[in-house]
Amino acid sequence: MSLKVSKAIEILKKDDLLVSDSVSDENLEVTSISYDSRKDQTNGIFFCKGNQFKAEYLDQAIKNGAKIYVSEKEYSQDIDRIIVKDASKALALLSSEFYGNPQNDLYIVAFTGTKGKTTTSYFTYDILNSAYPKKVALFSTVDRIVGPKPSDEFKSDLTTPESLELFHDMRTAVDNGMKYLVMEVSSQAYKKNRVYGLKFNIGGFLNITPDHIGPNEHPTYADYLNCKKQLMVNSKINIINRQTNDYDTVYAAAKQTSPDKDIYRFAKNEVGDTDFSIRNKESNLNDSVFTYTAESDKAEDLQDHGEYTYELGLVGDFNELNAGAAITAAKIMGIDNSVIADSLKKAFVPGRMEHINTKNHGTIFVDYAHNYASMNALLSFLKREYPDSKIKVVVGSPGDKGVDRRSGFAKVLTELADSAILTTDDPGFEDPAKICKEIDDQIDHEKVEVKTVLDRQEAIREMIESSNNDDIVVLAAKGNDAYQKTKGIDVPYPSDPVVAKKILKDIEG
Ligand SMILES: CC(=O)N[C@H]1[C@@H](OP(=O)(O)OP(=O)(O)OC[C@H]2O[C@@H](n3ccc(=O)[nH]c3=O)[C@H](O)[C@@H]2O)O[C@H](CO)[C@@H](O)[C@@H]1O[C@H](C)C(=O)N[C@@H](C)C(=O)N[C@H](CCC(=O)O)C(=O)O
Ligand SMILES: Nc1ncnc2c1ncn2[C@@H]1O[C@H](COP(=O)(O)OP(=O)(O)OP(=O)(O)O)[C@@H](O)[C@H]1O
Repeated sequence: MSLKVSKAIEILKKDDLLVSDSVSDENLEVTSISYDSRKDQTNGIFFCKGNQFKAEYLDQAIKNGAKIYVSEKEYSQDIDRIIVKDASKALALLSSEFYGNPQNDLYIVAFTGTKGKTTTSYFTYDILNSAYPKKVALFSTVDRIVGPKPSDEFKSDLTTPESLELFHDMRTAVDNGMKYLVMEVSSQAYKKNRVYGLKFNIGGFLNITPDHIGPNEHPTYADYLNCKKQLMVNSKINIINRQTNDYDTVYAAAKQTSPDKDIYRFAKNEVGDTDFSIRNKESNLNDSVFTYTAESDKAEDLQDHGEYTYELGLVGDFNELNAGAAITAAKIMGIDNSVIADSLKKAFVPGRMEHINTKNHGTIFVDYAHNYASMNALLSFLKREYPDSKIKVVVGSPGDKGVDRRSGFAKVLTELADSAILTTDDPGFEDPAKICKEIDDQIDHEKVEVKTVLDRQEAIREMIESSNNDDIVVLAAKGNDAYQKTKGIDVPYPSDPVVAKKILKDIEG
């Protein structure tokens, strides 16, 4: 992979990002690209970007072999430099070019939403992978899959990677024969220009509720919405949840770049002015059955029989909505209905509504619900479906971020849980006991029985041991995370599903 400096300048000029350049050799062809001074930069282009950037990082990059740097200001005159209006936008455009614009060889389906991105991406990946085996890549919060071999699958660090890693991984996927990419696009991806300049074949908007608002993420809800809706502006074909908050704004964003015929809306139950509607037929502890009905001419063009019934191997009414988005994407892509139906029946998403049946300790759900909206959706669903069961929740809240999740958990536990054990979840630099106390202090103890057990494995053991067959045990907010982020270190943790299964083996054999 390489990039000629003259080409880099041409691209930056075309996008009106270039401020000035001090370049001695425009014919230089760099063969490495980086924004991290600690890495080898031999014959490389280095980007000075980010709020925490320090001049000494550039000195280190030069020592490590950087030949030219791109920056919003001049830090050093020792090597060639290109000064730009926005370094993160420049990083995205030049990473794309460096890796040979791999997006041009991929059909990209992307999803955004406060909740459901990972689940919907897995549903879509499973459907596409059944239709086109070994041809589909996945960039999700949980895993990144860049090829057909087990070694092409690895854990993600971010929901949407930094642009350089994004284009690098797309290149690998294309070189591994991938033709399709399903990916999650977070609001931060737009905020930090990680997907700047990228166009998507299909973009799906699932929902938006206040979240990710704070000093390190979005200053306001308006900023959060504005970032999220950019996926619609940058997608050729759009899929929109008709019942999302701020629907009009989201639809208007889609309309900026797509005609009405390329915008599909889906909704739950009886809602006018939609293209598809979802109606639940029945659900049990293992799956839910729902119909998906074409409500407009253009929807009927996609789905010739008007109405289909699907069985979804993942419970939760919100998952029917996620499935609706995946079904619509698959139909737009012309995938056979039997492939869609088979894939949804077998659906499994790591750490999302994973259920574990026990002999004598009720049913256990492991779910990634980690704010008020998702816990409310989850516990309301369980209460509705199992009105005679006690709902028992093990949950913690992370340190250093999302402080409002603590009051959210207190509220939702008070409203919907019968008992709860508060425990540790990614405490970061905060004291987990203090976090639990902050949740506990806001709970109405008249309505819900609460205790704190800081050791997460112990908390899960106590909850399972004290439950019987009428109970629903919910291990919430951590999904299948295999670490506890503690004081800057990812401390290994076996993951909630593994812990629960081990405890059951100990007590039930
Ligand atoms: C707030 C935010 O988005 N930060 C991201 C961003 O950081 P940044 O560009 O501001 O860079 P920085 O942290 O200020 O560091 C400055 C620069 O100095 C460089 N450096 C640093 C040290 C050194 O010795 N040498 C050196 O060159 C770094 O490589 C970096 O380029 O770019 C980094 C990669 O270049 C990301 O790792 C980092 O994500 C942080 C870790 C993060 O946790 N972000 C979260 C909030 C996030 O993005 N979450 C969303 C999901 C949210 C949702 O669910 O909707 C996601 O997409 O994952
Ligand atoms: N459509 C939905 N509406 C409301 N809640 C949902 C929806 N889909 C999933 N959830 C809940 O949110 C949790 C997280 O789901 P998922 O991981 O699919 O979302 P995400 O958008 O990727 O989340 P995050 O951005 O927090 O990583 C699930 O475990 C479930 O409890």
